[in-house]
Amino acid sequence: MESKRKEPAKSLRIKVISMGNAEVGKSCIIKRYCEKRFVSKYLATIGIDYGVTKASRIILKRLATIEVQVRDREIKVNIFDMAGHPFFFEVRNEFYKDTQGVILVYDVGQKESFDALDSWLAEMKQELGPHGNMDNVVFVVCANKIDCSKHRCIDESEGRLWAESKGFLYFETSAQTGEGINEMFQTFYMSIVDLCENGGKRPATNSSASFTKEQADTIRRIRGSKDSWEMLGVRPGASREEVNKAYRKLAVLLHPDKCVAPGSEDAFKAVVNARTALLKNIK
Ligand SMILES: Nc1nc2c(ncn2[C@@H]2O[C@H](COP(=O)(O)OP(=O)(O)OP(=O)(O)O)[C@@H](O)[C@H]2O)c(=O)[nH]1
Repeated sequence: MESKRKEPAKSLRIKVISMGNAEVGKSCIIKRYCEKRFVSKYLATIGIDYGVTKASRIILKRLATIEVQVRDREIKVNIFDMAGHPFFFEVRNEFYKDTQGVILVYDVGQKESFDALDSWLAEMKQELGPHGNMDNVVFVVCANKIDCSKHRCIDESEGRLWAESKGFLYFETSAQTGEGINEMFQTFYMSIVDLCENGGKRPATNSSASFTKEQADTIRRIRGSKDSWEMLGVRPGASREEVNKAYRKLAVLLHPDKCVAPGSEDAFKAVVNARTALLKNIK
């Protein structure tokens, strides 16, 4: 009997947007991927970038449709490169709906751009309205400009922790050298195809972090601590018993055998050192 020939998978059309503060490198990441080149001169995106079309008097531009192949599926991708400047909010807000993927970018040498990631999510949520659903969107966080290592102020574990605790993909990228760009887009598109094939829901492996919110919050708190008391979460002048009790609780929460959150190993070491330092001076 003749075996049935497998039907080719239907081609897919997807919409992707870029988000993040001005000058973090959104346009350069997209150019690096689509045009395999880097533009060092900064030209602010006016509203939305229409890629190959020249800005001139048009304020709405969109990157040309790209065709990519993911597994046996052909995908047509429209990337809308959004301007990061607050001034363009009115132009941007039109573009949030019907999006399958978001490239969320910050500059590793600019703390404000990292701190602003939450407000970008808030802007999107607000524009999608009460019925909008961000769970059916794939987010990839790009920690960009890693080539400028001298100026780096947000390290990998901090960025990864933020992204993964939200169920987002995380990549370290440099639009200048091209590092991480292709890998980022490939994984991003693959996740979007998985999402479409999964009935519009983020596949379980992507949507849930492999660590708890308590672990993530504790690591962040430890990183931001000014001294050993604060690190252990006890009042200055606390007794040996209080220090040991706090230590034991943190050790259980962050022990490398139990916790896989980015930065947990450093946080655990910091807690061990803080306890040693405090006990030296407590009678
Ligand atoms: N060193 C370095 N510079 C980069 C990188 N990516 C972008 N830049 C530079 O950063 C500046 C801003 O890049 P853009 O891609 O225009 O930034 P944008 O986020 O699109 O900015 P808006 O259009 O205003 O939202 C430019 O001068 C780029 O050359 C990178 O990976 N490394």
